[in-house]
Amino acid sequence: MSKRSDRPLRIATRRSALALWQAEHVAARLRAHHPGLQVELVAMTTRGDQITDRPLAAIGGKGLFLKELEVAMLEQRADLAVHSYKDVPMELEPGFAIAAVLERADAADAFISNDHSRLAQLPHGARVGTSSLRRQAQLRALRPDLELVDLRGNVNSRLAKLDAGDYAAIVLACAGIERLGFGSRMRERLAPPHWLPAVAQGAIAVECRHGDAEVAELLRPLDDESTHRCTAAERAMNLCLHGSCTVPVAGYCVETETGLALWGLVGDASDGRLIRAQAEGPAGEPRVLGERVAALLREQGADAMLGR
Ligand SMILES: NCc1[nH]cc(CCC(=O)O)c1CC(=O)O
Repeated sequence: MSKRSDRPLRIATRRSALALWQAEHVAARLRAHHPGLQVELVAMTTRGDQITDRPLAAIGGKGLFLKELEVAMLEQRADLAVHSYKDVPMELEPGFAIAAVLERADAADAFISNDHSRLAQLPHGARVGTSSLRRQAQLRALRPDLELVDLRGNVNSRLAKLDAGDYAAIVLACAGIERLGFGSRMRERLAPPHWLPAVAQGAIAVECRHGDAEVAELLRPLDDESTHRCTAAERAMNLCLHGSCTVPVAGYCVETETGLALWGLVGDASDGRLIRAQAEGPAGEPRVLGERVAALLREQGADAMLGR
């Protein structure tokens, strides 16, 4: 019996269907590893969820999805928070730590359409919905003729807007649509290394108060070392490029037989120019590899492309 059996462990989560799925998933994993442990969800709405009519870049970026959950942890209303790792800023607020990164789902993006089976088969000038500058840059590179239109909101509402006929196609993460049971709506996998996902896409991160040894210990068995290393390399690259969700940066790292291989990309959403780099390094030094790929992107002009 866990010594916590008198007090439930409370998981702070956003209320979107995907966030609730991910929080329930972490709760189930915790119960499986710690029989007798009581686990509860504390669902809340964040500013990032409330404001859906403007691009994230214009309203303050990804931290908006974490703030309320972090306040709940500071006020002892929750013990941990579950996030899509790709929505977690490169630098956490002081006083918090990522205690576990769960095994990654499919990291790729998906092309979704009701009438067209491939990106290459979209008619000239077709409307594609995505607010992600990273997705816009890669779409422009492949199909400069497309009309790219802003599309924010959670996974379910984006699919609803597609079904309402507002767009010929949209691009979403495979991980999100599969978790919500919409995997059959994927028409084409936009796969790395040709098409690169957001840094840490497909991985779930669990955040807790820095120094909360009891919660960190409970979370330890949920951590997947390989995913943790790969996402560390991707995030180090992004941090080096001063990346956030507001700039078109993409990255994907895998473990190979000899270590880690990391692909990085910086793009221009207005004209579809892409800068790419790839490097390999030892498994024990993901951050060094991330910094190396960032430096390779810089040598090719990444800073100018990111507007600095
Ligand atoms: N930007 C929102 C977001 N954050 C995480 C996912 C998908 C799940 C994941 O990548 O882990 C999504 C939806 C999407 O981009 O399609």
